[in-house]
Amino acid sequence: MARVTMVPYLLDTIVPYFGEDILRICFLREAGVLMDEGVDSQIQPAYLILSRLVARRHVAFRLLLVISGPSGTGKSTLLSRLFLAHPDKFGFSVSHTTRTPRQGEVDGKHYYFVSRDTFQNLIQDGAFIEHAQFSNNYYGTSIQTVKDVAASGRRCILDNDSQGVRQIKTTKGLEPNPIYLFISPPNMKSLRERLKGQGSESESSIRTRLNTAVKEIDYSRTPGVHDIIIVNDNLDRAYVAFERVALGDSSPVDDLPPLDNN
Ligand SMILES: Nc1ncnc2c1ncn2[C@@H]1O[C@H](COP(=O)(O)OP(=O)(O)OP(=O)(O)O)[C@@H](O)[C@H]1O
Repeated sequence: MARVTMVPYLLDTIVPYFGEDILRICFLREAGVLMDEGVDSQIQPAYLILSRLVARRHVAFRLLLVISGPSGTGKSTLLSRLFLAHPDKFGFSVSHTTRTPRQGEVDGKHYYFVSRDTFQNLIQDGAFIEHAQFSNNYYGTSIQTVKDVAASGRRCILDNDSQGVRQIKTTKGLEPNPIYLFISPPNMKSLRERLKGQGSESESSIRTRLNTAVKEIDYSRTPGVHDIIIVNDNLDRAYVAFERVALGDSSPVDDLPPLDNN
Protein backbone atom coordinates (compact mmCIF):
# COMPACT_ATOMS: atom_id res chain seq x y z
CA MET A 1 0.00 0.00 0.00
CA ALA A 2 1.43 3.38 -0.95
CA ARG A 3 1.86 5.78 1.96
CA VAL A 4 1.19 9.50 1.83
CA THR A 5 4.43 11.45 2.16
CA MET A 6 4.96 14.94 3.51
CA VAL A 7 6.33 16.37 0.27
CA PRO A 8 3.22 16.01 -1.92
CA TYR A 9 1.10 17.11 1.04
CA LEU A 10 3.08 20.33 1.42
CA LEU A 11 3.21 20.94 -2.28
CA ASP A 12 -0.57 20.51 -2.51
CA THR A 13 -1.39 22.76 0.43
CA ILE A 14 1.33 25.39 0.86
CA VAL A 15 2.19 26.07 -2.77
CA PRO A 16 -1.34 26.98 -3.97
CA TYR A 17 -1.68 29.23 -0.92
CA PHE A 18 1.53 31.19 -1.43
CA GLY A 19 1.79 30.73 -5.16
CA GLU A 20 4.47 29.11 -7.29
CA ASP A 21 6.95 31.79 -6.16
CA ILE A 22 7.68 29.90 -2.98
CA LEU A 23 9.16 27.03 -4.96
CA ARG A 24 11.19 29.38 -7.12
CA ILE A 25 12.53 31.07 -4.00
CA CYS A 26 13.55 27.70 -2.52
CA PHE A 27 15.37 26.68 -5.67
CA LEU A 28 17.11 30.06 -5.95
CA ARG A 29 18.33 29.64 -2.39
CA GLU A 30 19.51 26.12 -3.19
CA ALA A 31 21.45 27.49 -6.14
CA GLY A 32 23.06 30.09 -3.84
CA VAL A 33 21.45 33.01 -5.69
CA LEU A 34 19.22 34.09 -2.82
CA MET A 35 20.16 34.46 0.83
CA ASP A 36 17.71 33.80 3.68
CA GLU A 37 17.44 37.55 4.51
CA GLY A 38 16.04 38.18 1.04
CA VAL A 39 12.85 36.23 1.79
CA ASP A 40 9.71 38.16 2.66
CA SER A 41 8.87 37.63 6.36
CA GLN A 42 5.26 36.71 5.51
CA ILE A 43 6.33 33.56 3.75
CA GLN A 44 9.29 32.70 6.03
CA PRO A 45 7.71 29.70 7.84
CA ALA A 46 6.49 27.99 4.69
CA TYR A 47 9.71 28.87 2.93
CA LEU A 48 11.83 27.31 5.66
CA ILE A 49 9.89 24.04 5.63
CA LEU A 50 9.90 23.80 1.86
CA SER A 51 13.50 24.77 1.40
CA ARG A 52 14.53 22.08 3.89
CA LEU A 53 12.48 19.53 1.95
CA VAL A 54 13.90 20.70 -1.35
CA ALA A 55 17.42 20.47 0.09
CA ARG A 56 16.77 16.96 1.43
CA ARG A 57 15.38 15.81 -1.87
CA HIS A 58 18.30 17.42 -3.64
CA VAL A 59 20.73 15.48 -1.44
CA ALA A 60 18.75 12.25 -1.84
CA PHE A 61 18.85 12.66 -5.61
CA ARG A 62 22.65 12.76 -5.54
CA LEU A 63 23.04 9.57 -3.47
CA LEU A 64 24.13 6.41 -5.18
CA LEU A 65 21.07 4.25 -5.86
CA VAL A 66 21.70 0.52 -5.46
CA ILE A 67 18.99 -1.59 -7.08
CA SER A 68 18.70 -5.31 -6.50
CA GLY A 69 16.13 -8.02 -6.93
CA PRO A 70 15.85 -11.53 -8.31
CA SER A 71 16.54 -12.16 -11.95
CA GLY A 72 13.34 -11.59 -13.93
CA THR A 73 11.72 -9.29 -11.39
CA GLY A 74 11.70 -6.37 -13.85
CA LYS A 75 14.79 -4.30 -12.99
CA SER A 76 15.92 -3.80 -16.60
CA THR A 77 12.39 -2.96 -17.72
CA LEU A 78 12.02 -0.28 -15.03
CA LEU A 79 15.50 1.10 -15.71
CA SER A 80 14.90 1.34 -19.47
CA ARG A 81 11.72 3.34 -18.86
CA LEU A 82 13.55 5.63 -16.44
CA PHE A 83 16.44 6.30 -18.83
CA LEU A 84 13.99 6.96 -21.66
CA ALA A 85 11.96 9.42 -19.57
CA HIS A 86 15.04 11.19 -18.11
CA PRO A 87 17.89 10.84 -20.60
CA ASP A 88 20.17 13.34 -18.82
CA LYS A 89 19.56 12.56 -15.18
CA PHE A 90 20.95 9.08 -14.56
CA GLY A 91 24.02 7.04 -15.38
CA PHE A 92 25.55 3.61 -14.90
CA SER A 93 29.17 3.34 -13.87
CA VAL A 94 31.52 1.54 -16.26
CA SER A 95 32.53 -1.82 -14.76
CA HIS A 96 35.96 -3.43 -14.85
CA THR A 97 36.33 -6.94 -16.24
CA THR A 98 39.07 -9.45 -17.02
CA ARG A 99 37.10 -11.02 -19.90
CA THR A 100 38.24 -10.27 -23.43
CA PRO A 101 36.32 -7.56 -25.31
CA ARG A 102 33.64 -8.73 -27.74
CA GLN A 103 33.45 -7.25 -31.22
CA GLY A 104 32.42 -3.59 -31.06
CA GLU A 105 33.06 -3.24 -27.33
CA VAL A 106 35.07 -0.16 -26.45
CA ASP A 107 37.46 0.06 -23.48
CA GLY A 108 36.24 2.71 -21.04
CA LYS A 109 32.75 2.73 -22.56
CA HIS A 110 31.33 -0.77 -22.25
CA TYR A 111 33.90 -1.97 -19.70
CA TYR A 112 37.40 -1.23 -18.52
CA PHE A 113 39.17 -4.31 -19.83
CA VAL A 114 42.05 -5.21 -17.52
CA SER A 115 44.33 -8.19 -16.88
CA ARG A 116 43.82 -10.55 -13.93
CA ASP A 117 46.92 -9.10 -12.26
CA THR A 118 45.62 -5.55 -12.54
CA PHE A 119 42.21 -6.62 -11.27
CA GLN A 120 43.71 -8.41 -8.27
CA ASN A 121 45.88 -5.38 -7.45
CA LEU A 122 42.79 -3.18 -7.57
CA ILE A 123 41.05 -5.57 -5.13
CA GLN A 124 44.07 -5.35 -2.79
CA ASP A 125 43.96 -1.54 -3.00
CA GLY A 126 40.27 -1.53 -1.97
CA ALA A 127 39.35 0.10 -5.28
CA PHE A 128 36.10 -1.87 -5.76
CA ILE A 129 32.81 -1.35 -4.04
CA GLU A 130 31.81 -4.80 -5.24
CA HIS A 131 33.29 -7.51 -7.42
CA ALA A 132 32.46 -11.06 -8.38
CA GLN A 133 33.67 -13.91 -10.52
CA PHE A 134 31.52 -15.42 -13.29
CA SER A 135 32.71 -18.09 -15.71
CA ASN A 136 36.29 -17.62 -14.56
CA ASN A 137 36.29 -13.88 -15.22
CA TYR A 138 36.27 -11.06 -12.70
CA TYR A 139 33.74 -8.23 -12.86
CA GLY A 140 33.69 -5.23 -10.52
CA THR A 141 32.57 -1.66 -9.88
CA SER A 142 35.23 0.77 -8.71
CA ILE A 143 34.61 3.65 -6.33
CA GLN A 144 36.22 5.96 -8.88
CA THR A 145 33.79 5.08 -11.70
CA VAL A 146 30.84 5.76 -9.38
CA LYS A 147 32.36 9.13 -8.51
CA ASP A 148 32.88 9.84 -12.22
CA VAL A 149 29.13 9.50 -12.84
CA ALA A 150 28.36 11.84 -9.93
CA ALA A 151 30.94 14.33 -11.24
CA SER A 152 29.12 14.37 -14.59
CA GLY A 153 26.02 15.65 -12.74
CA ARG A 154 24.05 12.41 -13.06
CA ARG A 155 22.71 10.15 -10.37
CA CYS A 156 24.63 6.88 -10.42
CA ILE A 157 22.53 3.70 -10.38
CA LEU A 158 23.98 0.25 -9.68
CA ASP A 159 22.09 -2.93 -10.55
CA ASN A 160 23.35 -5.72 -8.28
CA ASP A 161 22.58 -9.11 -6.82
CA SER A 162 22.46 -9.65 -3.05
CA GLN A 163 26.14 -10.65 -2.98
CA GLY A 164 26.99 -7.24 -4.47
CA VAL A 165 24.70 -5.47 -2.00
CA ARG A 166 26.46 -7.20 0.90
CA GLN A 167 29.85 -6.01 -0.40
CA ILE A 168 28.70 -2.44 -1.05
CA LYS A 169 27.47 -2.25 2.52
CA THR A 170 30.96 -3.01 3.83
CA THR A 171 32.81 -0.66 1.45
CA LYS A 172 34.79 2.14 3.02
CA GLY A 173 35.06 5.52 1.33
CA LEU A 174 31.57 5.49 -0.13
CA GLU A 175 30.03 8.16 2.08
CA PRO A 176 27.34 9.35 2.08
CA ASN A 177 25.53 6.03 2.31
CA PRO A 178 23.74 4.88 -0.83
CA ILE A 179 19.99 4.29 -1.00
CA TYR A 180 19.21 0.56 -1.25
CA LEU A 181 16.14 -0.33 -3.30
CA PHE A 182 14.83 -3.87 -3.68
CA ILE A 183 12.50 -4.78 -6.56
CA SER A 184 10.41 -7.73 -5.44
CA PRO A 185 8.24 -9.99 -7.58
CA PRO A 186 4.63 -10.25 -6.30
CA ASN A 187 5.05 -14.02 -5.95
CA MET A 188 7.15 -16.92 -7.22
CA LYS A 189 4.52 -17.92 -9.81
CA SER A 190 4.76 -14.55 -11.59
CA LEU A 191 8.53 -14.67 -11.41
CA ARG A 192 8.56 -18.13 -13.01
CA GLU A 193 6.27 -16.84 -15.80
CA ARG A 194 8.46 -13.78 -16.41
CA LEU A 195 11.61 -15.89 -16.58
CA LYS A 196 9.87 -18.21 -19.05
CA GLY A 197 8.67 -15.14 -20.98
CA GLN A 198 12.25 -13.96 -21.45
CA GLY A 199 12.50 -16.99 -23.74
CA SER A 200 16.24 -17.42 -23.38
CA GLU A 201 16.32 -19.75 -20.36
CA SER A 202 16.17 -23.55 -20.17
CA GLU A 203 13.96 -25.29 -17.57
CA SER A 204 16.97 -26.12 -15.37
CA SER A 205 18.32 -22.55 -15.59
CA ILE A 206 14.87 -21.22 -14.60
CA ARG A 207 14.87 -23.61 -11.60
CA THR A 208 18.34 -22.40 -10.54
CA ARG A 209 17.23 -18.75 -10.87
CA LEU A 210 14.11 -19.40 -8.81
CA ASN A 211 16.16 -21.06 -6.04
CA THR A 212 18.50 -18.06 -6.04
CA ALA A 213 15.45 -15.75 -6.02
CA VAL A 214 14.16 -17.32 -2.79
CA LYS A 215 17.54 -16.60 -1.14
CA GLU A 216 17.57 -13.01 -2.50
CA ILE A 217 14.06 -12.37 -1.18
CA ASP A 218 14.98 -13.90 2.20
CA TYR A 219 17.99 -11.60 2.43
CA SER A 220 15.87 -8.60 1.43
CA ARG A 221 13.72 -9.23 4.51
CA THR A 222 16.63 -8.82 6.90
CA PRO A 223 15.77 -5.65 8.81
CA GLY A 224 17.84 -2.66 7.74
CA VAL A 225 19.15 -4.17 4.51
CA HIS A 226 16.99 -2.13 2.15
CA ASP A 227 15.68 1.39 2.52
CA ILE A 228 12.84 0.84 0.10
CA ILE A 229 11.06 -2.16 -1.39
CA ILE A 230 8.88 -1.90 -4.48
CA VAL A 231 6.71 -4.87 -5.39
CA ASN A 232 6.53 -5.09 -9.16
CA ASP A 233 3.03 -6.53 -9.44
CA ASN A 234 1.76 -4.04 -11.98
CA LEU A 235 4.43 -2.48 -14.17
CA ASP A 236 2.84 0.98 -14.47
CA ARG A 237 2.23 1.24 -10.74
CA ALA A 238 5.73 -0.04 -9.93
CA TYR A 239 7.26 2.45 -12.38
CA VAL A 240 5.54 5.43 -10.73
CA ALA A 241 7.01 4.38 -7.38
CA PHE A 242 10.39 3.62 -8.93
CA GLU A 243 10.61 6.99 -10.71
CA ARG A 244 9.75 8.77 -7.49
CA VAL A 245 12.55 7.03 -5.63
CA ALA A 246 15.02 7.55 -8.48
CA LEU A 247 14.26 11.27 -8.56
CA GLY A 248 15.16 11.53 -4.89
CA ASP A 249 12.11 10.78 -2.79
CA SER A 250 13.36 8.07 -0.45
CA SER A 251 10.27 7.81 1.73
CA PRO A 252 8.82 4.28 2.02
CA VAL A 253 6.85 3.16 -1.00
CA ASP A 254 5.58 -0.31 -0.28
CA ASP A 255 4.83 -2.67 2.50
CA LEU A 256 6.27 -6.03 1.57
CA PRO A 257 3.49 -8.59 1.32
CA PRO A 258 4.12 -12.07 2.74
CA LEU A 259 6.13 -14.17 0.31
CA ASP A 260 3.89 -16.44 -1.70
CA ASN A 261 6.04 -19.44 -2.60
CA ASN A 262 3.56 -20.82 -5.12
N1 LIG B 1 4.96 -5.94 -13.67
C1 LIG B 1 5.21 -6.82 -14.64
N2 LIG B 1 4.24 -7.64 -15.06
C2 LIG B 1 4.46 -8.56 -16.01
N3 LIG B 1 5.65 -8.73 -16.64
C3 LIG B 1 6.67 -7.94 -16.28
C4 LIG B 1 6.51 -6.94 -15.26
N4 LIG B 1 7.72 -6.30 -15.10
C5 LIG B 1 8.57 -6.87 -15.98
N5 LIG B 1 7.94 -7.85 -16.68
C6 LIG B 1 8.51 -8.75 -17.69
O1 LIG B 1 9.34 -9.67 -16.97
C7 LIG B 1 10.45 -10.06 -17.78
C8 LIG B 1 11.71 -9.87 -16.95
O2 LIG B 1 11.96 -8.47 -16.78
P1 LIG B 1 13.45 -7.87 -16.77
O3 LIG B 1 14.27 -8.43 -17.88
O4 LIG B 1 13.28 -6.39 -16.70
O5 LIG B 1 13.97 -8.46 -15.38
P2 LIG B 1 15.38 -8.25 -14.66
O6 LIG B 1 15.07 -8.15 -13.22
O7 LIG B 1 16.13 -7.13 -15.27
O8 LIG B 1 16.12 -9.62 -14.95
P3 LIG B 1 17.71 -9.93 -15.08
O9 LIG B 1 18.31 -9.58 -13.74
O10 LIG B 1 17.74 -11.41 -15.36
O11 LIG B 1 18.24 -9.11 -16.21
C9 LIG B 1 10.41 -9.20 -19.03
O12 LIG B 1 9.85 -10.01 -20.07
C10 LIG B 1 9.46 -8.06 -18.68
O13 LIG B 1 8.76 -7.56 -19.80
